Amino acid sequence: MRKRVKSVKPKVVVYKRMSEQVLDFIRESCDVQYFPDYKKEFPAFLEALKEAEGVLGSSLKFDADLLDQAPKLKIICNTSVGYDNLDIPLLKERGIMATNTPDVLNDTVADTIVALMLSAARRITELDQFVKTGGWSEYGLSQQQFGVDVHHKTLGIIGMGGIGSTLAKRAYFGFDMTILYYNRSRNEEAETTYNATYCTMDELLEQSDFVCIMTPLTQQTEKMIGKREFEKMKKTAVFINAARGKVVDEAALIEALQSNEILAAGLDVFENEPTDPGNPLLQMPNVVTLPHIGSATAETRMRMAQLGAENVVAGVTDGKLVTSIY
Ligand SMILES: NC(=O)C1=CN([C@@H]2O[C@H](COP(=O)(O)OP(=O)(O)OC[C@H]3O[C@@H](n4cnc5c(N)ncnc54)[C@H](OP(=O)(O)O)[C@@H]3O)[C@@H](O)[C@H]2O)C=CC1
Ligand SMILES: O=CC(=O)O
Repeated sequence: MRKRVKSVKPKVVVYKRMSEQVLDFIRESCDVQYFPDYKKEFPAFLEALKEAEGVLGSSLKFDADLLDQAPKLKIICNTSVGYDNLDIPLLKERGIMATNTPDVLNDTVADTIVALMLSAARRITELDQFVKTGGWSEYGLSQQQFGVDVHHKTLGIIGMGGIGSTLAKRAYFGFDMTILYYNRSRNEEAETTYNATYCTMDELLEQSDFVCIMTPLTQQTEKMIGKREFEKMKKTAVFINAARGKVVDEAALIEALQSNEILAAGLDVFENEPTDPGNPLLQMPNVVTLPHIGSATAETRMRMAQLGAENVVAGVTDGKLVTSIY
């Protein structure tokens, strides 16, 4: 009689909260070790990494020390489009694949940016508080409480990639805005479809009513917007950051707002997250803040998780990756 050989499923560590539906999808072909709160159970998480061939999650920095704890690792799948938590040259050197979740979140993040632009320009959160705290009287608003228009203004997008272009579409077709952009390379599609004008960073800063940065965080983009850049902006400029907190010099942003160098800001991201409750930005009525929720709708987070899950399964079973960073 032939001896039955029990097949051993590849081990996958999931270190971010994930729906049972997505976990079950991975479990069909992998042995899943699930750490929804990996920081609270870090020793067990490290133990699981020793045998893991695949990892799925986001934001955790995989440096050389952590990779040393995961000798069998074949693939790291981020459930985010940003991958500044990954040291790409190091992963390549070690033969570890890496994936992210491009495109599936473009519309949702662009919607979030529009919400920040409208909220900051029309003082939505400030006036919401005004109504809720009983400030609204029969005399209505004072002129000092009026906002500024978004429509027909100039929007400067630094980083005209997937999300930047999706924002340009909304701004151009929905709000009749003039689009300027700055990238290292030209985006011809944005130029022909949204009439976007390619310009230098300084031209963009000087001419835009709304400045939105949407680059990845890299060595080149870290603190790309600082004191000099805020000084170049119009005094009436509204600054939007939904990329990464560290692409901006946060101290310079605080100073620019305190000294009326710019009018207002809309921020989904901060230098440190969660940001310190004592951060002066949180006390400013002309700053709209969000807790890094650019892609956080149920539908989009599900699509991102599913894409990450498909990638991790493909990576550990020698299948074809759906997306790949390199
Ligand atoms: N707040 C949130 O929840 C979210 C934040 N993000 C952040 O947004 C970033 C962008 O996402 P996405 O649009 O999908 O990425 P893309 O790669 O599609 O676009 C990035 C753009 O940035 C440009 N860029 C890169 N480096 C530089 C540079 N040094 N100077 C000027 N432009 C530069 C690129 O053009 P070129 O290479 O020609 O310079 C490209 O057009 C992510 O990396 C992530 O950090 C993403 C999703 C959600
Ligand atoms: O910050 C979110 C991302 O997808 O990147």
